Amino acid sequence: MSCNGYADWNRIRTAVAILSPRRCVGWGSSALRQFRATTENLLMLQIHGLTKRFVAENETVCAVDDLSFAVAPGEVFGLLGPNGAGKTTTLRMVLGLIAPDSGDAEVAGIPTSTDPFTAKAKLGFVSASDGVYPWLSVREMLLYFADLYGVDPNHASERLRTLAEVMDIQGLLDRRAGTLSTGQRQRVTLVRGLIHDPPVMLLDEPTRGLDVVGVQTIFRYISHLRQEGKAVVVCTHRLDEAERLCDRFGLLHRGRMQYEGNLSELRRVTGRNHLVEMFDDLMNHSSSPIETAT
Ligand SMILES: Nc1ncnc2c1ncn2[C@@H]1O[C@H](COP(=O)(O)OP(=O)(O)OP(=O)(O)O)[C@@H](O)[C@H]1O
Repeated sequence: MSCNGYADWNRIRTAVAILSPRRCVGWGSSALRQFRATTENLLMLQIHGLTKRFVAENETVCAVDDLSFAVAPGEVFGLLGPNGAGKTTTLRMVLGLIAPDSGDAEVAGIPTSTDPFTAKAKLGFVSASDGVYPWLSVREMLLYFADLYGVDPNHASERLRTLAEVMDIQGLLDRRAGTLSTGQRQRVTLVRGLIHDPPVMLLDEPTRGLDVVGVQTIFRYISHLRQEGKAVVVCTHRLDEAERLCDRFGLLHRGRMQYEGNLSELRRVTGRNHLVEMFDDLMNHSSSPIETAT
């Protein structure tokens, strides 16, 4: 079964939803188990009921509240929300930087709670605040990161050649990283996130602080990720960009998933045409129930 296209993915998700044991009376249990195992492997990133509370100055903030979603290979999922909605906290839990109070995440079927190192090797992360090692050349730095991820040196050089071409950094490879402009540094950090060829990419505010050319680079990068069949999560405040970039959206507010679906599903559920209007409604009716459009 191919899962390259979004249409394929939608069919698979529908099939998984329909094939609950209760509905599969005629199926032998091993056939059902096998089918579900095959399809669940296609959910490259799965988040199950993640919850995180912080206590600060005697107040408890529920930063992420029972959050669940899944992303398939070749799919770009926009995790969107206003300031303080819980986006970064969610990414930090998926990356294993902080432990959830409850719930868990699975990357390519590997639970981050019980096997964090294997799970991390399957994740790539790019953030607007990424830095570079100023005294290393770009080539040294990228090969160093490949080595940290345990990539075989021959394979790392090959991978670097391919990515340098895609992101147009061949001319920068022997420059000291500290001498790069903001846009050049951005392209290098985008390559760094992919050097170990992870099946899941997390992008946190990837266009923050970039000019038009930088934003176009991100768009090109994301279409490259889609073509490579990566499962991609993009966190951003730029709802206009998200509409153009993402296949599916999760709208977070106060740590809760308020709506989830593709744009036409969200339009149907909210009665609004654009994400910005949907958010406007959310902010003005903050006790909205959770709705999943799919
Ligand atoms: N270490 C912490 N200690 C206390 N509170 C925290 C901590 N980290 C996050 N929070 C709180 O959790 C909530 C969610 O924060 P988070 O950074 O995840 O939001 P966000 O959606 O990424 O926001 P932004 O778009 O502004 O980056 C906020 O109320 C924030 O103040």
